[in-house]
Amino acid sequence: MSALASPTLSARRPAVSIVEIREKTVSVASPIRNAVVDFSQMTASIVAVVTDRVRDGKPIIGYGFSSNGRYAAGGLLRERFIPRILRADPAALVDEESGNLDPFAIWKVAMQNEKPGGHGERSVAVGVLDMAIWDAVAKIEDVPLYKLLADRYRGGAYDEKVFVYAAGGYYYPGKDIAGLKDEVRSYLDRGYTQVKMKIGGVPLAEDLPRIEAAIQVLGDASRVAVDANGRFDLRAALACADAIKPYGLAWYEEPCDPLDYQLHAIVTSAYGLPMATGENLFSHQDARNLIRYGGMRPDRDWVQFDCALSYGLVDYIRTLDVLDEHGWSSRRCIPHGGHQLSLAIAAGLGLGGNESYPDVFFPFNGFADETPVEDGYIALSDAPGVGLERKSNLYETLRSLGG
Ligand SMILES: O=C([O-])CC(=O)C(=O)O
Ligand SMILES: [Mg+2]
Repeated sequence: MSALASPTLSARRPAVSIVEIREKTVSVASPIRNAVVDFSQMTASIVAVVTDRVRDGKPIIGYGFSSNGRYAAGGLLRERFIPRILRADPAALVDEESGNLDPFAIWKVAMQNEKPGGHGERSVAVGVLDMAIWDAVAKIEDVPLYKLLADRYRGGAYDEKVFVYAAGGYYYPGKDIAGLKDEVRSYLDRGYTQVKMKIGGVPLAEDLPRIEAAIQVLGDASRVAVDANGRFDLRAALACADAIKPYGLAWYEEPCDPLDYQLHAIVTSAYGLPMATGENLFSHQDARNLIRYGGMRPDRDWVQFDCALSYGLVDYIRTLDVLDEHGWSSRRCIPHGGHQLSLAIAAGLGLGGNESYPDVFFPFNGFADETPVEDGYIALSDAPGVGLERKSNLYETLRSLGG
């Protein structure tokens, strides 16, 4: 059929194409330490997906960055994932109907010739690209990403504000209990109502007074969560569970190795109170294993899968489907990572909240400059895309990619 014979086709805007993908490694180094790693050498990948769409005289660019905890994935991006996308037929990367980029089609192209299983690291590379693609798609439609997601998946309904908690309470040289109390108090002063702190980096007898100090400042143990970052073996995880159970904390996070589901199930059952885990599971298949075998309970536990570390929003949508199939509400998800992509997903797809790092992981921590936290909730920016341009220190870093 000729193009002339098809009025709808000829009226359609030409399909978007990707002109260039830029990538760089940046430092996120800091002196903080959790129970298993210090962040003195931490890095992140940033990418810019430059499209052929122009607005206000400038190309529309989607930006992405990797979440904290894993290092930059520059080698994988340069050697495999970026070339696959740039080599593909541009028609294979777009939604036929709208002509806009199609994150699912691009994901499929990026993951060509990748065997199943073993998800770590490449899931970070794909996650960075996926963030930039969704950012570009929403910018091209000229809407904030949370609205685009709500329109596509929830009949247009989005949450106008999202619960966020302040994650901190790290160990660092010279920090004593008075320092921890000052830190927790400063989160309250900045509008947070719940705080998460690190445990497992010192003997339990030293952690318990730290936890009690945080409870004292917050006035209520249900506003304090603790995170062992997978440090404990069975005996230590159970000893900690026994010791903290009387407090009635918000949750007990990652007591033991994140891939040892049976161990997790034993600790969960012994502890009985809310648990949280999932930040080190990097695919919907791993999420399903946790739900099947980890002893997690949909009425009280929290799952913290971080899309930026785990193949992006495309795979996170599959994870939400897995949760749904197993009787879990999306409201039980409070993603790890404290970034704006998860904030947009939380508002647009109805999650339970999002993490926030008020004082660590600069400039990748936190949200738009114009949206302060009030009474434990944050409002959404109206910026098109993920909203990264509204966080000035982050945007400055992203702009170092050019454009
Ligand atoms: O210290 C880290 O690696 C970050 C972390 O676990 C969290 O935010 O839950
Ligand atoms: Mg954690």
